[in-house]
Amino acid sequence: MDVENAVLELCSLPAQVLWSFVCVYRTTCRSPPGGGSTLLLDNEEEETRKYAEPLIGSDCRQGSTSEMADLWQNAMDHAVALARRAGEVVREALQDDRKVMTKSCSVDLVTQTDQKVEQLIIQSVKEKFPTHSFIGEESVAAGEACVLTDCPTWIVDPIDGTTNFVHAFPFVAVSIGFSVNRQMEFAVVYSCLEDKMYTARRGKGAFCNGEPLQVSGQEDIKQSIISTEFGSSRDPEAVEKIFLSLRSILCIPVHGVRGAGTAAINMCHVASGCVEAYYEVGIHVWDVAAGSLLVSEAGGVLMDVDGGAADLMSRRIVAANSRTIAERLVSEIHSFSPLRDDATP
Ligand SMILES: O=P(O)(O)OC(CO)CO
Ligand SMILES: [Mg+2]
Repeated sequence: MDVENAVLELCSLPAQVLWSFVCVYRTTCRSPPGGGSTLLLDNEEEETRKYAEPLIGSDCRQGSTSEMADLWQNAMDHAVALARRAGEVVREALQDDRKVMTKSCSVDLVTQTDQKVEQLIIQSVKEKFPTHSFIGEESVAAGEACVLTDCPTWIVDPIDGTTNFVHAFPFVAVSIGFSVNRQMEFAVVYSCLEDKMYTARRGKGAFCNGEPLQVSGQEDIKQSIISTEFGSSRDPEAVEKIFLSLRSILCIPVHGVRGAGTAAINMCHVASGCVEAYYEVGIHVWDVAAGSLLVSEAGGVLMDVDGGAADLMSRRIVAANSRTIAERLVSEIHSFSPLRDDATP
């Protein structure tokens, strides 16, 4: 049985039993220095000291203490290293001509760099964490399923802002979210042309280049900046709803409407506090998985565009600094429902 499955099984045990196991483990199963552990990932001693926190899954919170190991830190460290490497590939590719292809329509773009970066990330993760699952933008475009299960799952957008990348418009991100039990566990968004590494761990806060992030404290939407995108659908009904929403929000009036051209960076702007809220209909789970954790860990809220609970597969999102701003925004949005990411083909 692999490491994570062993832990998932442990998580289904009552807290008291689980805690007993941890106590027994701590006194009997420690690896010798430099030796491998049969239960915990590499660098367990160091990572446990640095980031001790509860085991995975909400059921596992009870009975856990700072002495329990943080099993996902190793994966997160790997994600950060991969995002940095991917960023180098993106920056190098900007020096050359970029061959542009299309996917669902003539404005839904993809390049060989998107595909190369996704392969780089997925191959490396498969070698290091062979039991983990993936949802990757270009893999799904190539026909793989887009289903979120309880398994540890890497949700990868190799280039968020492909249109920006094609035009060298300077906001391009590598976005890696990691979920366990369908709950985001860590997030890495690397804004590669700004060299900004955004990271978040569930329950541990959000950071940019190591500095803590905090959403804006502004609760008056008339004093706010809102970000959104027009998306790649040119369906007249969708375009009509997008413009109606934009008009309503602009005329509240808000201080301004912005859009970086990437959902991930738009959400990092909310987490950073320079934008009060971001909303969009038509995005995909790989665009917003990592950003959603960055926003919530920076103190923000996530919501559906109709005001219900956010659903990362629904292709609809509101990410705001506060419930007040999110609900005010919802009251102005003309919503529609694109085909879900996890819809059966
Ligand atoms: O550039 P991508 O990955 O297609 O994403 C777009 C939205 O789908 C910008 O967030
Ligand atoms: Mg994207």
